[in-house]
Amino acid sequence: MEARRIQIFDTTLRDGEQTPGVSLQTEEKVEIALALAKLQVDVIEAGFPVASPGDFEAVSQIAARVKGPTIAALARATEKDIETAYKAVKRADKPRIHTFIATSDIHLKHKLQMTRAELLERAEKAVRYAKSLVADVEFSAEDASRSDWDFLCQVYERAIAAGANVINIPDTVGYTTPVEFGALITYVREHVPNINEAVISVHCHDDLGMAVANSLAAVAAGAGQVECTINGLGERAGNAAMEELVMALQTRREYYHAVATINTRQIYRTSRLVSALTGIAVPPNKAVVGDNAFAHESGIHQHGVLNNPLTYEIMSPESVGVSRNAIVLGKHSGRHAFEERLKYLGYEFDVDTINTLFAKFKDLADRKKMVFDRDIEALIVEKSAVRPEWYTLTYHHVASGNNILATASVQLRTSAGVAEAAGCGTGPVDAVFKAVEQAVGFPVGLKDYQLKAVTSGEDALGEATAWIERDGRIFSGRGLAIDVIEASAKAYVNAINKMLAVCGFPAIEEAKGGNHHG
Ligand SMILES: CC(=O)SCCNC(=O)CCNC(=O)[C@H](O)C(C)(C)COP(=O)(O)OP(=O)(O)OC[C@H]1O[C@@H](n2cnc3c(N)ncnc32)[C@H](O)[C@@H]1OP(=O)(O)O
Ligand SMILES: CC(C)C(=O)C(=O)O
Ligand SMILES: [Mg+2]
Repeated sequence: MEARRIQIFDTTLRDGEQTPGVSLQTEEKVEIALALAKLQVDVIEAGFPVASPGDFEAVSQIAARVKGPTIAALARATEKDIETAYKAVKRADKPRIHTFIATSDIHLKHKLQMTRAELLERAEKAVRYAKSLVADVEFSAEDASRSDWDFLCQVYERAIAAGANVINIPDTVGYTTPVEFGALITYVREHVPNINEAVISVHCHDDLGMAVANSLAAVAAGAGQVECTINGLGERAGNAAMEELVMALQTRREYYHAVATINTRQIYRTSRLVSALTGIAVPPNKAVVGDNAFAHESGIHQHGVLNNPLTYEIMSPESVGVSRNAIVLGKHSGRHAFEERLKYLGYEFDVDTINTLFAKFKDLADRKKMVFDRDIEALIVEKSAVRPEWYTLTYHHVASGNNILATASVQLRTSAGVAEAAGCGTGPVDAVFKAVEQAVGFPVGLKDYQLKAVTSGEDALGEATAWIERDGRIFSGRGLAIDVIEASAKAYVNAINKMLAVCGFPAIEEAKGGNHHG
């Protein structure tokens, strides 16, 4: 039997950004969208343009700059939302408007305050208007899995008649189960008379941990598009994880008879990029992209894998872009070997970027016995995470111990000169954060902080993430260094830089001027 082609619709930049605590800036979204294009996803849902000017700008930039996939924008079933979505995606080579409205009685009664008849009219009107603007229109019945199946079929029939070429069946609250969801897809296929004029899409949430299983059941029942996110990010417990879906389809192709044309070797690097830019860590035991996904701990397993990896590996690490050969380069490695390694890891950079990365690599190799692929990946992601740099950490010094007050002094470079300050804290990290706050001269609002090692060993790189809050928005910053205090200070400064890029400098009365001098 010939394999059916399944469209991969990535919503990392829309539903993924609805992950609590995640807020991406335009350039970060463009960077992720470019990585998604390399991954060869079919559709990138770039955002919800009416939600904010920042969202509008990000969708417009992606539409103009990211080539290959269809670029979709989300809109409620209102003229203003649809018009705004159109304005944001119109520069894309392949623009799509994705309009949605909830169909379950619970949403109709308590949220929309509409009757079923009113909803049918509204859905049809929205799709018709979107279709007058673009050729590619997707319609979603929010909370479909808790909707009355016959009413749902009526809604889809009207939406398709009005011009929807994709109809999406979301399990908005992660309530369904694989057998039930497969049956719903079959029901829609059998009870919507014009269903052959549209692709059936599914969009599953992970509240009961079944988003991927439900999506795969839908594929088995005939769905042609799957909506998902990198690392399973998304509202509440998240969406179906793309890496799991794609590798399940690839690994069990003979079972699903379905194929997604994703460049799977880009999966790991895209996962790390999204993790670094969103500040949401990938758990070590996460399928496909977790640190342990290809690690064999016990003797019997190691023995089997040494004889033949197929004994305990259903997919190869290389197939998702993870190198089996963990130790790669050292302080005596040259530029050619470094460049080859970047290519092997799936990166293509211009000469200037390679030069910058090579200098960072040499610097690291000087201080670290073994440089692993993951160290190189971390350097690459750090490069993307530090833009734009208002402040750069040029110096830090910390004194701490079990019976003294921790004290720190820092120097930050700015375009206007340098800012220096000292601070005390409950520990070395707290002290260095206080010193940075003194140096910039305004209250920063630390919300959370995390520290982890990139690889193992006493000289492992430390990766710190700091989250700060301003005007109700959260900004995450990332720092990388062998010295964990330096990594922490860099993460804090990176978060401040991102906040300043969006909010500007705080008002004069709030900022005490910092400790700047030229
Ligand atoms: C299932 C999902 O993931 S849906 C996408 C969720 N994403 C977001 O909400 C993105 C961020 N949201 C926002 O920025 C804001 O909610 C906005 C800009 C979209 C709307 O803001 P506000 O106008 O202040 O409305 P608010 O969010 O309080 O309430 C939502 C309104 O939209 C209405 N609404 C909700 N869904 C739909 C829909 N699909 N079609 C039409 N109207 C809808 C609600 O009934 C409510 O209407 P009301 O203001 O007349 O009572
Ligand atoms: C907008 C829709 C597709 C959604 O995110 C959901 O229903 O979960
Ligand atoms: Mg959703």
